[in-house]
Amino acid sequence: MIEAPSPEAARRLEPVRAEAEARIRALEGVQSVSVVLTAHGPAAPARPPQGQGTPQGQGAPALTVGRHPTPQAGPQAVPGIDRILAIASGKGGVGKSTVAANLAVALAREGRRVGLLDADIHGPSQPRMMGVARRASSPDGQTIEPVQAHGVTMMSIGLMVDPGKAVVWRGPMLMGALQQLLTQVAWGRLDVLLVDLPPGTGDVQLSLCQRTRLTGAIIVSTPQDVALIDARKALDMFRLLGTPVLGIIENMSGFVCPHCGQESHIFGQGGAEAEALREGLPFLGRIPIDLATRLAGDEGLPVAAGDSPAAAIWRALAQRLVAGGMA
Ligand SMILES: Nc1ncnc2c1ncn2[C@@H]1O[C@H](COP(=O)(O)OP(=O)(O)OP(=O)(O)O)[C@@H](O)[C@H]1O
Repeated sequence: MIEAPSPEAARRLEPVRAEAEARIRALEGVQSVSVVLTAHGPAAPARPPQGQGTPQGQGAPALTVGRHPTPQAGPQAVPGIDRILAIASGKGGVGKSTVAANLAVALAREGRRVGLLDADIHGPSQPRMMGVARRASSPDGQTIEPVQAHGVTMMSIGLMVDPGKAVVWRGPMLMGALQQLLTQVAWGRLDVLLVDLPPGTGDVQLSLCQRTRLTGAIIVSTPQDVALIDARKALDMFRLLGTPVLGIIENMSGFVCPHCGQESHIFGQGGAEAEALREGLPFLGRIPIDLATRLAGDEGLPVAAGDSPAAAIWRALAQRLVAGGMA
């Protein structure tokens, strides 16, 4: 993607785009290539509330989210936020959002000022997991007011668009939306902001690492081989982008039968810990498969907000991160 300062400059750069595409296509091993020119047009006017007029006609507050990113030089810090942690996974469905939500709540219970940004733009799950139904607001059309849930300051694209509608955006729109969620949300002073990423190694990950000064990334994986293979790809991506990986969390690690007490290793055992060892990374902890965790997530009351044995696991994880200066 080539970012131009204006639509006119983008038009003049067309020969550069075509040549870049041709040269990359000529490289050995390249199977397909698509070079795109993008330019940030004039700012969109503020829209009236009650949901008219987002790019796909989806309901949204006064501020339109989802636009081309503004050009910037190198990764930027977000004012007022001391640490930004990306919660990432290679494979989908391994429990990244569950980890982000519970860790955020557990850190808040340790007295930290915590933010949670749901950057899973195509499948935002934090509104449900954190039990937030109300829409975000932007009274001035410039800044977005985040919501508070379980002691955590939270924002999700799911609070800005119609939850029943698909977000159909190309890479530049995703990058612009992420930039807006980081810089236009009134986060206030935070000790740590957790960013719940989409699975994989796509535009959102790339954009976050290149544009935002991150403290580091935490990789969530199940012990299963297919998840670990993808977790390795995520690790590679962060290395390539120069983002420190702070450790690996193994989720869905064993299931203790509530009836007979026997432990079954549904997705295998110890795979993520072995991977951390092999990669020379800290192993941050193991979270078992737990019915209460799943139910609590669906009900919008993260298990870490309670006092069950499952909550104690999240508390220990949060304390480890605080002790290590990560949160
Ligand atoms: N430790 C756990 N015990 C029981 N259920 C879990 C656990 N972790 C996650 N789940 C459940 O597994 C499902 C997938 O989890 P989650 O949405 O957190 O994954 P994800 O990696 O964020 O998915 P996506 O790829 O869609 O972003 C959810 O229904 C969640 O409640």
